Amino acid sequence: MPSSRIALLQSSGRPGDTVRNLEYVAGAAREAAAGGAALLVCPEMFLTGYAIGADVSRLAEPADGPSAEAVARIADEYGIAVLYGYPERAGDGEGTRVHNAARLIGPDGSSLADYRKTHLYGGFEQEWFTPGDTPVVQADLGGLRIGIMICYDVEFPENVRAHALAGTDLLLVPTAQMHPFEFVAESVVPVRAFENQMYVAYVNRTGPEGEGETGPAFEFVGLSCLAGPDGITRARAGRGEELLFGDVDPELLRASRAANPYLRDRRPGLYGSLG
Ligand SMILES: [NH3+]CCCCC(=O)O
Repeated sequence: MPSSRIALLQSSGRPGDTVRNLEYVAGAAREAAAGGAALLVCPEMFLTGYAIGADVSRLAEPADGPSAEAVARIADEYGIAVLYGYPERAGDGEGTRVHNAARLIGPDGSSLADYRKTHLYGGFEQEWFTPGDTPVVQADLGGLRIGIMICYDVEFPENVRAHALAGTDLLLVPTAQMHPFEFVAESVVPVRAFENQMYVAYVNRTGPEGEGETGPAFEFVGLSCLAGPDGITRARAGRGEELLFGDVDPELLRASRAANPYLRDRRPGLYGSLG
């Protein structure tokens, strides 16, 4: 089976401006499709911005809300699958809650998967979001088993191992990774790919965002990457806005899994509660 090209949109868009961010998605989808990509991956909370405080509630939408319909039209227009992060409003009345979510749309505009961030990071997220309870969400696309998680989720080895045991070939990780956690982008992500024998596409926001007491609330570090199952990073962005391309090669997956049979050599009976 031939390689699949994917495009990673490293950008913070315009926080608080969903309409402008949908325009970003459309422009990136057009450029990604022209570059031969079958899939465009956008960062965590890309549609609304990440450090938007109480605006999260105002800007949150149902999974199949107006922005989802707009992205579906974009995907269908350019014939490219799109994954994007956004705040999802779920439930009604007293049961209304907001999730830090990601939706995968197929190249025909159909909905392929919905994921809710299961490990919320820091006070901001724990104040405004309800965590999801489904750690392994997958979809089949272009002959690959796609998995989805969001930023902090990938820092828990159990989470990524659960995807490996479920057969994920390409793990998509929309992200809002800030300074001083460059180490995660540079070292943890390639190790997660190698120890689980899968590709990991880690797609980050860039630059300052939000207002803190003495300056920006966050300084996002970019450094998006496509890490291969052999631990070699196949594509790496800088720290600024960038549309990064990378190729996912099923033959490399097969050869790397044969050469690094971690999943075959596991001994769950020795691992107790981790087994
Ligand atoms: N290293 C912890 C930072 C995680 C940020 C996030 O999950 O958006």
